[in-house]
Amino acid sequence: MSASPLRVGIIGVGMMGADHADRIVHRIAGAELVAISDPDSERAGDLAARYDGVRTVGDPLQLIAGSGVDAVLIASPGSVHEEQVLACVEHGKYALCEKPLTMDSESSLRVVEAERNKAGRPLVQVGFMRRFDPEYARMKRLLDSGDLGRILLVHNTHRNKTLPKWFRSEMIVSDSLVHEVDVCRWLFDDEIATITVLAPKPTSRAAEGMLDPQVAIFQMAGGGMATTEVFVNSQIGYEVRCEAVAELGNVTVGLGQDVFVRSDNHYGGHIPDDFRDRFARAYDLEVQAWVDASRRGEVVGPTTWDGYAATAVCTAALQSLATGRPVRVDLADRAEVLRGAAT
Ligand SMILES: NC(=O)C1=CN([C@@H]2O[C@H](COP(=O)(O)OP(=O)(O)OC[C@H]3O[C@@H](n4cnc5c(N)ncnc54)[C@H](O)[C@@H]3O)[C@@H](O)[C@H]2O)C=CC1
Ligand SMILES: O=C1[C@@H](O)[C@H](O)[C@@H](O)[C@H](O)[C@H]1O
Repeated sequence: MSASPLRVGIIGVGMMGADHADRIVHRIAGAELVAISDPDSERAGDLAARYDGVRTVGDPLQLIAGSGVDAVLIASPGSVHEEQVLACVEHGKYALCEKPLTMDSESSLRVVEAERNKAGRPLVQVGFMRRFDPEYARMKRLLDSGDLGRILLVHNTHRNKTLPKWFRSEMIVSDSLVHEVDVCRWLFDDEIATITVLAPKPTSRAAEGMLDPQVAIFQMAGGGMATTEVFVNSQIGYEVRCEAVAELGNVTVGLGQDVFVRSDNHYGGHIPDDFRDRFARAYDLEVQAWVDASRRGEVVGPTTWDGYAATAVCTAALQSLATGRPVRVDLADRAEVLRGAAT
């Protein structure tokens, strides 16, 4: 492992970028935040002023190319990830790219191919942080141990309290459901072959024309099946639950069994407001794993292939959302793509 701290630049310092900046400065070992870039120069300036030794760089591609940055955390909107991840690959910089890797399967595949053919080695971790959540990680270990027999089914619930009026029906798929797509691929250790997305009569709390909630059904290539409810204007709080049903038992994540309080004629626990609260520990572990791996010259966690496969499922999911019919996922041949330039 390199003796010096990893010099990190962050691209996009909105909600997640600012959250990650605070994490790198205050909670992560072995890294220092050295630069940030955001087209909102006032936002970037305000954030940089909070920390010692952090400079702002107007052009994100210049931040990536700069010799003072060893690794880049990309927290810009998904629509600009492709160009920024490709620049990291071009300059041999380790990158942690927030989900989704890109917005459609063709562009995600270009990233997988560039990493394989231009860099010739893994450089990119994709920000599917649930794999680092202690509860999900324990569920995965238990399923992999074989003690519960073979995994048969997964039931997911994904509820946001509210999301902004500009959040569209399609974003429920590409921004929200994409997490369950990754979780199911990971838990089953299998690809999703077919997806169906259905929408019941929408809640009156969503913007006009918004299909919220949605229910997705995944059919895994090996015969497993998963259901997911995504409801982004649930009004309740942030609720993420996952129950995996195996041959000899089941295991559930997200029951929120924290301390139980009785007071003032009420009893119960706390429901988090959003993901930054519920998954704070997962983000810490995700970013720490990225820093440690980058300093060792490695990549851990979700790969560009995982990012691509999730995007390919979401591309099919959007077609299903439009028709309500099952859609087969069009996935490239993994062995062929990863053989790439080597052949
Ligand atoms: N892992 C998770 O649980 C979550 C992940 N995300 C992901 O994080 C990313 C950012 O999302 P938010 O922080 O919620 O969005 P946001 O809108 O709060 O922040 C995005 C920031 O990127 C900046 N930006 C716009 N174009 C840019 C460009 N070309 N280059 C650099 N910066 C640019 C904007 O000015 C803004 O400051 C997205 O990919 C999103 O899907 C978001 C929420 C939770
Ligand atoms: O990634 C996320 C957001 O982009 C998305 O909008 C939310 O629905 C998810 O819960 C959150 O984890």
